[in-house]
Amino acid sequence: MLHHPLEIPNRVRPGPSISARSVAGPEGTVYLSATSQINISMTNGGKTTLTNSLLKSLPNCCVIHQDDFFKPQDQIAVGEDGFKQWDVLESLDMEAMLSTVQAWMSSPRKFARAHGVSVQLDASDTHILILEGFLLYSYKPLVDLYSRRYFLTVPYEECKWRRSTRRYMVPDPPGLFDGHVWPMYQKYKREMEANGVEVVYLDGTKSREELFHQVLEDIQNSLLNRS
Ligand SMILES: Nc1ncnc2c1ncn2[C@@H]1O[C@H](COP(=O)(O)OP(=O)(O)O)[C@@H](O)[C@H]1O
Ligand SMILES: O=C(O)c1ccc[n+]([C@@H]2O[C@H](COP(=O)([O-])O)[C@@H](O)[C@H]2O)c1
Repeated sequence: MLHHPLEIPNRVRPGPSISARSVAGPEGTVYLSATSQINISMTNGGKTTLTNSLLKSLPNCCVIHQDDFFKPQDQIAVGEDGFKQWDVLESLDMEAMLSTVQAWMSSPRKFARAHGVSVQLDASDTHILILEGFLLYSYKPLVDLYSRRYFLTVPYEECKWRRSTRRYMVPDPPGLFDGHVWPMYQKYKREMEANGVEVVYLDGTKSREELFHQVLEDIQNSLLNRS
């Protein structure tokens, strides 16, 4: 996971890393009074990259990273295939993640301040929460809370290549991608589709800039349409 400069690296601190930032909208932009939860999915699709760009451009924006809710290594089950099952919902403390989201919902301003970020006071009073994670659309209590669901996808070869360049807190053992990561990705995506969860698919092979502008515009439009 790439980290925003405001963040302390994953799990070095006692709690989840919340990034937040208050920024003025571009001159002439009207942000309506709203609170929105937005989220972005798929391993190595470019979620963190996109999230970091959005964080700099959206007003009163906080980010919660799902990776911060992995259970400790000794609680991760080993599957019949011999791999630790990191890519299943049970390996994440989703109840804790839900509580964190609920804390933001009950008072976005207090939440941002509690995480050391001064919130911009303006007439629009817009607050945005981005949830960034690879398994966000399979946990029903959260799925229903999102205003906008984005799903970044990249083809198998690209995903495998990007993953091979990453170093996680627990490095991937040989064969993990083909033996566990990709099959679980496919399984959860199939389930999400079968459950009729509506997402906006994003082509993760587009340039970082193109993705950023596409999503920023979409968020701004959806905020305006909520009036
Ligand atoms: N649009 C993009 N095009 C090409 N490479 C990208 C793009 N977005 C991210 N990357 C690269 O892919 C890798 C994974 O990106 P990251 O944002 O950390 O993914 P995620 O958070 O979804 O796992 C990084 O090396 C990053 O620089
Ligand atoms: O962050 C960790 O501690 C960690 C430990 C083991 C595995 N992971 C991997 O993190 C992946 C999700 O993160 P990301 O940034 O690729 O979306 C997921 O595919 C897991 O296999 C992450």
